Amino acid sequence: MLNLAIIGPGLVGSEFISQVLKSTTRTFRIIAVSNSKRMVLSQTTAPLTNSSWKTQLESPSATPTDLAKLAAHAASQQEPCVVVDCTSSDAVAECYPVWLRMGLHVITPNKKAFSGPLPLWDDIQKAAKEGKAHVFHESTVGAGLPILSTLRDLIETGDDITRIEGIFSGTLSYLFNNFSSPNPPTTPSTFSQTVSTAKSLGYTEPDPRDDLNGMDVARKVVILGRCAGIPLDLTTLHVENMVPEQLRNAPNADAFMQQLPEADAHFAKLNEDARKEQCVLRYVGCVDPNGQSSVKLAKYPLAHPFAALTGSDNVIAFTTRIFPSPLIVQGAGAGAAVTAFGMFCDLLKIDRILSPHA
Ligand SMILES: NC(=O)C1=CN([C@@H]2O[C@H](COP(=O)(O)OP(=O)(O)OC[C@H]3O[C@@H](n4cnc5c(N)ncnc54)[C@H](OP(=O)(O)O)[C@@H]3O)[C@@H](O)[C@H]2O)C=CC1
Ligand SMILES: N[C@@H](CC=O)C(=O)O
Ligand code: NA
Repeated sequence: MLNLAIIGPGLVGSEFISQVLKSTTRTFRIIAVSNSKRMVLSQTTAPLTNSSWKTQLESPSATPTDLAKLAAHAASQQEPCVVVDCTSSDAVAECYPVWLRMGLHVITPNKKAFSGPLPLWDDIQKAAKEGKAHVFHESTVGAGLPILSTLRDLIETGDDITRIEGIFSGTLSYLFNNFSSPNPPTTPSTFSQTVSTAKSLGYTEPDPRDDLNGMDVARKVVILGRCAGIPLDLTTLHVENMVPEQLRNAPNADAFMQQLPEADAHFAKLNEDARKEQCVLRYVGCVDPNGQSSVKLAKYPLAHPFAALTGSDNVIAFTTRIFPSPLIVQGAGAGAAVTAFGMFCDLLKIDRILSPHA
């Protein structure tokens, strides 16, 4: 049996807890849950249950969050423990090397550790190689879609990556699939209306500038690049920021949304120019071993697979020596259920490594 210490029981974290506790094939025991303010640690005899962790976290028995104490509690148990970081916190991400060296496994959808400063990435790889514990982060790219596991298989079988290109953001996929459709409706929505709909459907970050500025996609491209052995860095990657210059300093998300119609004419012209060339607009990330990695808005012909995308799907094409006609992974790439699924798959990988005959 594996113990779990959950950090960040928000949208994704609470869905993950609910998925693993429903497992009919394996048993997992939650021994700690922590949000940014409070944490609860289980007593040996009473693991936290799906119905009890929320109440306990809100009760007076919850103590102020102290991740060092949480890790010590997790490491003091007889059974192995997986720390599940469901935050987007840099401070939590910085703890991974210490936890791995304490023998605590780590799984996470948090992109910060793997796309942040290279020394942290290097230290995590080094700590994992020391062999006490494993780290998996499939959901950091394409949520539950098997992107990092596919890349790992390509690398470990000795294939050579020529290019990885894809639509990595659920939000920006929805936005351009609708705003720049190969079959536009007779009364198409404006750019700002489409951003507004994406926001109301819950696809955008609380402040849609965090999607439109390209940083979320950039982080995913950096992670893929590093996993492919290319030491990409956020500070040097070419990233096209789509937030219009005059709206970058809007005081908050609401003010930004109110001002966004000012940019409609600009995006309508880009869309019209693409249409004249029988193309659509797509926001695409590219990992290029020859130094041309980028994140940008680009035109794609109507017959291209990226043009046919629907909803908020992600699509990632791996062009390699073995796959000159690219290996394509496509499907829902955002949302709590699919993100938690990817984390659950990582958890099962650790469980299989530790109990190969279970
Ligand atoms: N939603 C999606 O489609 C996808 C999400 N992800 C990633 O999943 C992660 C979680 O996203 P989501 O569930 O939407 O986020 P939420 O904002 O819903 O939840 C974040 C949780 O983290 C907790 N937290 C924040 N900082 C700390 C800290 N320093 N110590 C302990 N707990 C902390 C918060 O606690 P509190 O409530 O106290 O603030 C909250 O419980 C993010 O990294 C996101 O990028 C990845 C792929 C897809
Ligand atoms: N905001 C992201 C969520 C997953 O990383 C997206 O839209 O893809
Ligand atoms: Na993934």
